[in-house]
Amino acid sequence: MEAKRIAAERAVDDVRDGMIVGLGTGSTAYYAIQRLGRLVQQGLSIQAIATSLQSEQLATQLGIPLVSFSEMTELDLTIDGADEVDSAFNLIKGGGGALLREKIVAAASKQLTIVVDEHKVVRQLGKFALPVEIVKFGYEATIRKLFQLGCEPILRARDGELYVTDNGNYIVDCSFNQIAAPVELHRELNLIPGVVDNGLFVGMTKKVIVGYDNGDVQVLES
Ligand SMILES: O=C[C@H](O)[C@H](O)[C@H](O)COP(=O)(O)O
Repeated sequence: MEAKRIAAERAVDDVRDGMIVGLGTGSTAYYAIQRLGRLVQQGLSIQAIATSLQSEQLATQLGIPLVSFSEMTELDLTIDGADEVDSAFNLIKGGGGALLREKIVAAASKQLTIVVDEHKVVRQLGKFALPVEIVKFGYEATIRKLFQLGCEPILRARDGELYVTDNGNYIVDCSFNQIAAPVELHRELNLIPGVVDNGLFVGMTKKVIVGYDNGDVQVLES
């Protein structure tokens, strides 16, 4: 927890008055939103867009002003977590089911800062099952196509119910074990009818902040 907190809080150092900030989702992004909330209470003037209903609710509780895409065209900075980060800064995201909104917000941001603890840093992506967001209609057929791509697909469930994203879709967690070619896999997955998007974020970030269990923090930039 401490490693996540120090990484997330460090990322907030880059936030300036007047910025439009993307609020990530998950237990690491939580600490960034908390710190932003404290700074707003002390007079920092920002506007924010959340990547999930959960983060939106937290921001509202903390008094962080929210805007929508109808009111702006570009975000200055988004701070978000990840499930895996490789040495080329390719990411797996979506463990918390928010990958679609996260990708939309990241793609509209001048800068995406990823905050992780040291255990998320890997040599090659794929040990963490890749989340794939699919529409409900024909989901059995979509899952068969995912299987044919070489993964072991598991339809995500929570508390005995199928998990439904903020966008009303299902998530399939696809175990590939190793993802040797993330760019190609990203393309192949998104070509399957029924797939809305997948948790591979390729070439989207230039800054990764890693928190360590011993309290160190490392800022990596490409
Ligand atoms: O859908 C969720 C997001 O992609 C999260 O940013 C990711 O799963 C990391 O979450 P956490 O910081 O809780 O490990």
